[in-house]
Amino acid sequence: MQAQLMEKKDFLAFTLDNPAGISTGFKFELAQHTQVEVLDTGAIVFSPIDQTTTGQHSKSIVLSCAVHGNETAPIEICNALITALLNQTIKTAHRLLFLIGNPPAIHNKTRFIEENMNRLFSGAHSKGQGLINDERIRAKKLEKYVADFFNNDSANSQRIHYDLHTAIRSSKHEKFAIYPYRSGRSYNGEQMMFLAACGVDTILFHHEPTTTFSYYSSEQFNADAFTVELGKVMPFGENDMLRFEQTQIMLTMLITQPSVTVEPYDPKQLNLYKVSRSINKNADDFNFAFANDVPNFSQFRQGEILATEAGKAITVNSPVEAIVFPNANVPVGQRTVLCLVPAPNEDVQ
Ligand SMILES: O=C(O)CCC(=O)N[C@@H](CCC(=O)O)C(=O)O
Ligand SMILES: [Zn+2]
Repeated sequence: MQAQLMEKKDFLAFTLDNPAGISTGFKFELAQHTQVEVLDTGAIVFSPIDQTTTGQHSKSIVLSCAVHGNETAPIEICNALITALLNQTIKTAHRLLFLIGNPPAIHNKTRFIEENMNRLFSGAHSKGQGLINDERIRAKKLEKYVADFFNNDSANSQRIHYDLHTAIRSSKHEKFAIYPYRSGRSYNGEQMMFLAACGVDTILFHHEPTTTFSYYSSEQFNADAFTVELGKVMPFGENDMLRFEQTQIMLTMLITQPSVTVEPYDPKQLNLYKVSRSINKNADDFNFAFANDVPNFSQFRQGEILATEAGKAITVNSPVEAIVFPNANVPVGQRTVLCLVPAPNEDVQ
């Protein structure tokens, strides 16, 4: 297996060659400076060897992609970083876990096969009918890889998880991040300025617990975790990688440098929104009142109709609400859209 990976040093190709998993994980070293451990298909850890010996890890970083299989730009970004690490053109200064979430859905060129994996974390995979499909089984495994990774770090390690996505619609803010709900924890201004340096200049503060991957890492491990939306969904080969260059440069710095200095927290450099409400689907006839090509962050005024369902209109109930991720094509019970209002006064430290 190691030979199969190291022949092309292409972890995505290795993962897609083994979409259902590998029989056993394996470990090897890169020139006595980095230990590499392949845990599973789409799950690889890099650890600096000198830090392994001394226990002095300053950061434990998880970069995940393809929790939605058709969101290809994040896959290309992660795979390029993995290849650079395997080729030793870059060397990590921190413990790193890369996760390629849903290999069968990448093959299928779809968001998911049976169930949206980003609704299956924090144990949701085992609720209801339990582990009835591959996405549920994989979500449970991904949780374990993250848990083992964070539980094995040293005491003062900063824990980071960027779950990289691209959005179905175009967006008035091309790159944005969802900051999962943090009960009793202030928001981290340095992290938001790091994201801004990546070109991710817009933050949505979530208002309640969710079953997303980033919320799992944030809630369970106190990680600085975000769902990061880097642009619009495109098939492989159609991403304009120049649009991701700034993100790629900053992630490379994060990985290779002991610390990255960013500007002091400045809300004026960010577009800050908070979720005012999440509108769930309650009936099969749920329909949006606006067109399919209306971009994320479009604004609607109080009283305007956003959607109709079961003969009733769902209207804007603040002076202005912006919408993000509208999707009527979800199962009853799931989120159809997030409504946003400005968030100038969040608790940021
Ligand atoms: O464009 C869309 O409609 C969905 C893009 C996407 O996959 N977004 C994530 C956001 C997760 C979060 O709220 O943290 C998702 O819907 O899973
Ligand atoms: Zn996604």
